[in-house]
Amino acid sequence: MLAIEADNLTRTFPIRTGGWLRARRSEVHAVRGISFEVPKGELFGLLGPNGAGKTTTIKMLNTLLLPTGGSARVLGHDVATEPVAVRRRIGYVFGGDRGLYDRLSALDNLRYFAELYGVEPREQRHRIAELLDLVGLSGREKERVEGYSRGMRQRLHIARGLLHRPEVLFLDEPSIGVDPVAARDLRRMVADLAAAGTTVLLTTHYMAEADELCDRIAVIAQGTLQALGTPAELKSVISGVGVLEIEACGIDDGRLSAVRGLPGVHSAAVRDDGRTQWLTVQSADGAADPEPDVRAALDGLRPGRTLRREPTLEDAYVAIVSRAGDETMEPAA
Ligand SMILES: Nc1ncnc2c1ncn2[C@@H]1O[C@H](COP(=O)(O)OP(=O)(O)OP(=O)(O)O)[C@@H](O)[C@H]1O
Repeated sequence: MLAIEADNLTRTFPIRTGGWLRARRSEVHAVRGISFEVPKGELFGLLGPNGAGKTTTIKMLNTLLLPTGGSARVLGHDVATEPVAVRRRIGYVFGGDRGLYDRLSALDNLRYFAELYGVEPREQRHRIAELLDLVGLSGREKERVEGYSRGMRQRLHIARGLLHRPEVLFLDEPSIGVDPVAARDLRRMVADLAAAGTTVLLTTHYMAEADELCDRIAVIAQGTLQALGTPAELKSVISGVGVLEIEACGIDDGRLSAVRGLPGVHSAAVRDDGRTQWLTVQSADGAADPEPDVRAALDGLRPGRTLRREPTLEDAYVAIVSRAGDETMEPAA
């Protein structure tokens, strides 16, 4: 039996636009018919730019939102007609600050949620101790959550999501705002969970994280599935492509389109690493070196260093998403 099956899954939202005088009703097509299957025990990644429909997809799979079209099953149970059976078998962890009681200790948070999730009273103590150990919070469990770091909160979120021993765990951007060392610990924990047999569906904006963790990845953009495969399969989309990165500041849409129009250039996108911008240009290997033309197109911006490197999953992602007509590029880890 499959852990997750999405069959032409669709969700539209009614919205109102315009002022109160000229209010008009229209629809947002958040998810436009997505199909995929996740076998048990797989660590499956869902990637896509902001607004692609990832959270909407997850919310339909974990019964928080009803599909407006298509269907989905989790461990054989239909999300629309058997939500209770689905909920009993899944855990849901979302990044950020919501979902924990700051004034309570980690222990009291877990006791509260254990009660809420119907964990047998005689099992609770043992289960909570086991999870605190798993997420590396043993010894800190009596401290109030308000004093916890982001990474500790995230680990507590995961412990909360695992209380009732879910067979399928949904992790929506677990490492958002978490420092690199804590993020590495989180990744190790997620990998251990999957190795122990839990099916994990993960969304992330960090390509290195997806590359390291995921058995398979689905890329969605504008509500549709753009690519599905192992990280290696996705990278093969850009085999024969060379990547050039040029440091610059103030790259505007005009210059970006000029670079995209250069001969031999497959795609170009801007990456912001917090200090400076990098123009990432993918071009055909073996074709004439595009660097002089790219530098000329950045005329007036005083471009800095140039780096040349092998294509990564992030480059494949950019190529896939650009092909979908969406030029958004997420900041990478
Ligand atoms: N309740 C809602 N009402 C109206 N539109 C919505 C609602 N929820 C989501 N949308 C729209 O649906 C689209 C997909 O949103 P969704 O949150 O699923 O994207 P996402 O891929 O999770 O994005 P992000 O990476 O920014 O979290 C967006 O255009 C969003 O504005």
